[in-house]
Amino acid sequence: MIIAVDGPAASGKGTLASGLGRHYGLPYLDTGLLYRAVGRAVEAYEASDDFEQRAIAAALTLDEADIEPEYLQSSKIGSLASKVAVIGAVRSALFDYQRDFATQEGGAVLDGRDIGTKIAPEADVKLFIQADSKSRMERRARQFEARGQAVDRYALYHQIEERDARDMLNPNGGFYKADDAHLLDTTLLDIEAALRAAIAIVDGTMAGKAGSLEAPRKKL
Ligand SMILES: Nc1ncnc2c1ncn2[C@@H]1O[C@H](COP(=O)(O)OP(=O)(O)O)[C@@H](O)[C@H]1O
Ligand SMILES: Nc1ccn([C@@H]2O[C@H](COP(=O)(O)OP(=O)(O)O)[C@@H](O)[C@H]2O)c(=O)n1
Repeated sequence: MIIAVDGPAASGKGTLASGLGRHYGLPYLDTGLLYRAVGRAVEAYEASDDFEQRAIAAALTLDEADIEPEYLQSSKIGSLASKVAVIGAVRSALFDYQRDFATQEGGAVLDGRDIGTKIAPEADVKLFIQADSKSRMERRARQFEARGQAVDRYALYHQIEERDARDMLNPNGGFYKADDAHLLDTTLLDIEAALRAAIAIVDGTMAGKAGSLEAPRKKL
């Protein structure tokens, strides 16, 4: 079973995708970390003319050892990630790794922006996670504060809005909900309730698929 989880910044995608991975015993990939690692690799060249070329080179040579989550979580790296993510050649360079992960034997759960539309359009279940901007900002603020970082909520709100806008306008697709994705709004749900809702969607979708495989009934 392949489960695709997409949605905007701090909507709770990763929390739900990793929870689904644990629940169904599936390996989980946070694809945002790949873009963040490329962004981090070119952090020093953000203002230089060859930013794009450097980002492409970094994506082509990205190694699993570069995926160090502890160095990739800041707002600054998130913003850089969304800047390298608009470069088509960067997306192409990261495609095969994500595609191989999605199609591995036994299935997988992936979260990102284009999992249900580009990486695994054939996914068995697609979830699009949403939450209003203020809740997403507050969740991210608490995440940073839990790590002992001071947070300017006003600046954080604008950083998230700016990144969402860049993502939505990404010339390589724009990150919209797949037509066949289930929308899950977590604004009013805590983590446990959101995970229960996600599991109910997955179970319901898989039961529906199994039902549609049964021989059609014919009335005598
Ligand atoms: N439904 C929820 N209610 C409250 N906090 C949540 C919820 N879902 C996630 N969080 C918290 O919000 C923060 C961002 O969640 P995360 O899963 O990393 O989002 P994303 O992967 O979409 O960026 C984390 O600290 C997480 O624990
Ligand atoms: N599949 C993906 C995942 C992330 N990204 C980009 O990488 C950035 C960081 O993604 P992320 O998932 O780590 O960010 P959060 O939603 O966790 O804040 C996003 O804003 C996108 O620009 C992407 O283009 N495609």
